[in-house]
Amino acid sequence: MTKNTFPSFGVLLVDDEAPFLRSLSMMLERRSGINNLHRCEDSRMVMDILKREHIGLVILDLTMPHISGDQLLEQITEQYPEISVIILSGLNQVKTAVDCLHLGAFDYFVKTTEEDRLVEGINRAIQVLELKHENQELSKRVLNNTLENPEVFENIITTDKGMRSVFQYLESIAASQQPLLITGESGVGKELFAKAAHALSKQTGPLITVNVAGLDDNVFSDTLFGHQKGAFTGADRARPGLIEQAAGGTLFLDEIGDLSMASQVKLLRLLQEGDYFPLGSDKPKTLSARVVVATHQNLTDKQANGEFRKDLYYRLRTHHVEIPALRQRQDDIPLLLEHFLNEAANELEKNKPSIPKELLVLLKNYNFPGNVRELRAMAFDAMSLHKSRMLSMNAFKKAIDATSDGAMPTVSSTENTTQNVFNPDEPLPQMSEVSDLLAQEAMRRAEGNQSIACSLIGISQPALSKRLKKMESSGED
Ligand SMILES: Nc1ncnc2c1ncn2[C@@H]1O[C@H](COP(=O)(O)OP(=O)(O)OP(=O)(O)O)[C@@H](O)[C@H]1O
Repeated sequence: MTKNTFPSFGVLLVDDEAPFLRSLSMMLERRSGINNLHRCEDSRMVMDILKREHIGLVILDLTMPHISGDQLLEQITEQYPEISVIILSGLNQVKTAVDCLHLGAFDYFVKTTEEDRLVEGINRAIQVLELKHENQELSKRVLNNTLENPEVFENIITTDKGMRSVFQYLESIAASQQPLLITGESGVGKELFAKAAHALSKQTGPLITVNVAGLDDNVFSDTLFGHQKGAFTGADRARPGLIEQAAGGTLFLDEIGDLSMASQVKLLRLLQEGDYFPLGSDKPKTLSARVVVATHQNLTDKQANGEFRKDLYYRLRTHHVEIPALRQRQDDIPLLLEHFLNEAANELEKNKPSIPKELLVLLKNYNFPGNVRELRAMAFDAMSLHKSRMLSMNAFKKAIDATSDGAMPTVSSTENTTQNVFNPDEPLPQMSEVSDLLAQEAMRRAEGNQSIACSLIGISQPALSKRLKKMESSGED
């Protein structure tokens, strides 16, 4: 089984008692999945180790021969302010604890502290440090407007600034083992982003994708956790679950908004405890994959309606990216169209056609409820019918007409529109004035193309042409 390093920085355990060091490191490996551990029994070696290794967290005993823990704490916070120190001492004295916190310790635990509290405290310190590193990485990337691994995003065609910020964010959280939530309308490319997040993590294990929509709770448990031989009728041999297959890699749960309430409890437990039980087994297995989830649903609404657990939602959105809809990044439309026409031309062994200018106007005025997937389907459809040099707009027009909600938001579909359009303090305009304004606006958006303008406001071409002529002649009077 492949295993990745966690956390991305080293955790240094310092204590002069070797057996205690051994049992602490075993406990942290088992309970928190920490395997990037360094142990040191000789306090004189600590500063050398910090110089040599990439350490982010030091767990430090106080009473040690040669150099005491509080002296070391002072030196570390002065020379390495970015390193966090947790004191783990045999002394149960409030004053000592307060002094250490004043000296800059992140937390203070007594060696007899319950294991659960200690593990929680160490996990918390790791999370805070990870967030700090991620923030630093993010601001560095945003300020320099750089991408360290542009090749990872090669398949995501875009020129949009918002999308580029998402790339930068994904790079800055690449090393995190915390869950990642990807939201956005259907067809915006969430799966491509999950793949990119996996590639960026540089994990050695595979990316395993599961669509959890429609899985009943038993199937969900069996699919993810696997089962022991004899766990249920028909389980004639043990089968590993997908979590095990994703070991050292990424487990991508798509359509997470459709997960049943019973399965939500199981997923939450998995994320909180970091372990799970295959069906029919009482031996826990450790989760060693990063969990990435995606949904086109609005999870905030779902949890407000009681259809999605709040605790799971907060756990999942430790890292969150929202992929903008295609209509919010219209400059991507020409690029994507070109890309898909090339792809279709290659696949169908046809020459790549010229794109009529009006087609781009038509597409920029379309709402794209199905986002990039819809544009791709249109391009492939048009290419399959394509014969001459210039690409015909018919396939696109047909697809747009067939989508009832395809037009840009209409007056009746926008909330409070009458208040927005008409000032309540002023008299209402005449119907003919409104019609003229509408015709003008449609012509502006359609960049002068009457046929597109007609489809935008739902009138016939002769009617629009008549109105425009009338406006022209009344302007001349
Ligand atoms: N920016 C993009 N560049 C190139 N192809 C894209 C882009 N965005 C989406 N696609 C393509 O559009 C199609 C839909 O993308 P994808 O399946 O990732 O969407 P999704 O957001 O996961 O949708 P759903 O919510 O329905 O699962 C795929 O064929 C994908 O390759």
